[in-house]
Amino acid sequence: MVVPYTHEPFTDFTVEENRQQMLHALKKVEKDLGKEYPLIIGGERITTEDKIVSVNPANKEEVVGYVSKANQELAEKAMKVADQTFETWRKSDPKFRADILFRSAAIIRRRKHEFTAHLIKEGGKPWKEADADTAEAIDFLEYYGRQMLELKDGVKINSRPIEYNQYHYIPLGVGVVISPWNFLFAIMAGTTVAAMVTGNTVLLKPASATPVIAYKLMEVLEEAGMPAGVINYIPGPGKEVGDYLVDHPRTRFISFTGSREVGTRIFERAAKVQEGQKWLKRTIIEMGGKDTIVVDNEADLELAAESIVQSAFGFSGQKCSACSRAVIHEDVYEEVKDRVVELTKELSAGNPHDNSHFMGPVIDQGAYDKIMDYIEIGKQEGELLAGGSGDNRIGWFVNPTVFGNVSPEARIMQEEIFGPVVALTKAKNFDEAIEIANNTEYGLTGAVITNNRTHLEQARQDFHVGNLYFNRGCTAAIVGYQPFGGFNMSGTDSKAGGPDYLIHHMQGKTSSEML
Ligand SMILES: NC(=O)c1ccc[n+]([C@@H]2O[C@H](COP(=O)([O-])OP(=O)(O)OC[C@H]3O[C@@H](n4cnc5c(N)ncnc54)[C@H](O)[C@@H]3O)[C@@H](O)[C@H]2O)c1
Ligand SMILES: N[C@@H](CCC=O)C(=O)O
Repeated sequence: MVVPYTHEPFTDFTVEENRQQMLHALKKVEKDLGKEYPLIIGGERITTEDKIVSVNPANKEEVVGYVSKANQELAEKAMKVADQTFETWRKSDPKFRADILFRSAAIIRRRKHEFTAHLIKEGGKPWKEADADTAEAIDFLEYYGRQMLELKDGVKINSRPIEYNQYHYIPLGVGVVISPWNFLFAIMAGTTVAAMVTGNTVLLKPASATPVIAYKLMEVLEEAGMPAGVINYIPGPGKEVGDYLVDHPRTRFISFTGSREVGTRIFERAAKVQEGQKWLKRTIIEMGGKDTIVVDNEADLELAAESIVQSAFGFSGQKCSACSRAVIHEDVYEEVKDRVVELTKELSAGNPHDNSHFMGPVIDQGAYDKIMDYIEIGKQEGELLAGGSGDNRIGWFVNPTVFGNVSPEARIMQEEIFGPVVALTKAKNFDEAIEIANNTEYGLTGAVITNNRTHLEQARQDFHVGNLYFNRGCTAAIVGYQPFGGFNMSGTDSKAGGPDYLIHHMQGKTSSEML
């Protein structure tokens, strides 16, 4: 019997031994920089001429890996393999599938710092953030393995004396998993293994900025005993390979995590029934956020300022859960604003390699340009209180930026920036604060800092977000503890790391036998 699930502990890098282990792991990973990685289709390694070049965003000159690039022809080959493999994989024992996840978790745990070091290089993550990403990947493997064991015998239903009724979940078919670069390990691994452990076969298209970690996951799963063809690794251009697979009549479901723009495009395309298609495609689509921390006048103001700063600037604000707006009661606005600015000015952005900066780089030139453009917009829309500058000579660094006195309707209050930028605004009272908090098209995370119990209960009912936190920041959900997913334009609320998640990858089948 497997032991009950608990989340993977985080590493304390103030402990010298842990710090040394991490430095050692970084050295080890550096030896692998610049390697070539093939596609994996049906277990076969396929090398293409055309390559995706994955670089370290903290140092553009440092190539993490050259990754073979799929095109439509190779995507078709992968689809055929996944379709054929489904015929055997769908009948595999769920326990066998869960065991692959448990063994994979153990393999990663044994080489934990090595994976974390890779995330520091490929994702530009500070140590703490990279360690949390590795821990979350392990958590997804452990949690979904256990969830599958719970679901494998179906759910009890009623039978009359003349019959025996059963209700089981069966897999869907071939799933296309499209993952983002920001939780390059955890989200990529979680969405992939959820689809696989439920008996589906998978076409994995990781983000083009971070394809190497997905190859490393494939190696782990193979070592743990995953048969060939069950997950096929096909990094490639979003539009070319993504659209082709989303439109494909043999695609049974799509599990996407990424931007609102791409998510809505996939949703629309997946809805069209193609010639020869025998089903309505299932879509699991998790998108962006414009997440708010509300600060009441009866609140621990130091906690409020710390929560805003940590949630806004952790991993340079490149989390769908990041706090990009704070709505502060007018009675305490000045005090909270001053403290947020003070704490922000203590932070720096730099190469995460030696763990001496709170923030690392942003992911690429496109992200850098977009964030810097929003900073210019912010200068028109509010008062620049901290930051406002960047440096893209060596890597893509943006300083943590705070704008004050911003109107709730302003663009920097409404649009996802996905960078280290937070806008502050005042509310006359708690009712108005919640109204402003809800005034975006998203609904992913939010937090309320207050000591007023009535206001907490009011927020529980009226603050319309998938993940609502009280007296803490709005990031860092833990698998199995805070199931994660959002409302409205934040997505389908599939709740990754929650008890319902796997069911989205299956369909219920009733059988009724006359006795
Ligand atoms: N809700 C969540 O759980 C969650 C988690 C992480 C990130 N996000 C969101 O993800 C975004 C950042 O990630 P990103 O920049 O990688 O997002 P993105 O939408 O640009 O890319 C996500 C994935 O989609 C692929 N893609 C691009 N065009 C495609 C197309 N036409 N068809 C199919 N696939 C296509 C990309 O190659 C990548 O693999 C942010 O908006 C963030 O809020 C959401
Ligand atoms: N699950 C992460 C966010 C994932 C999106 O980027 C959190 O809770 O901070």
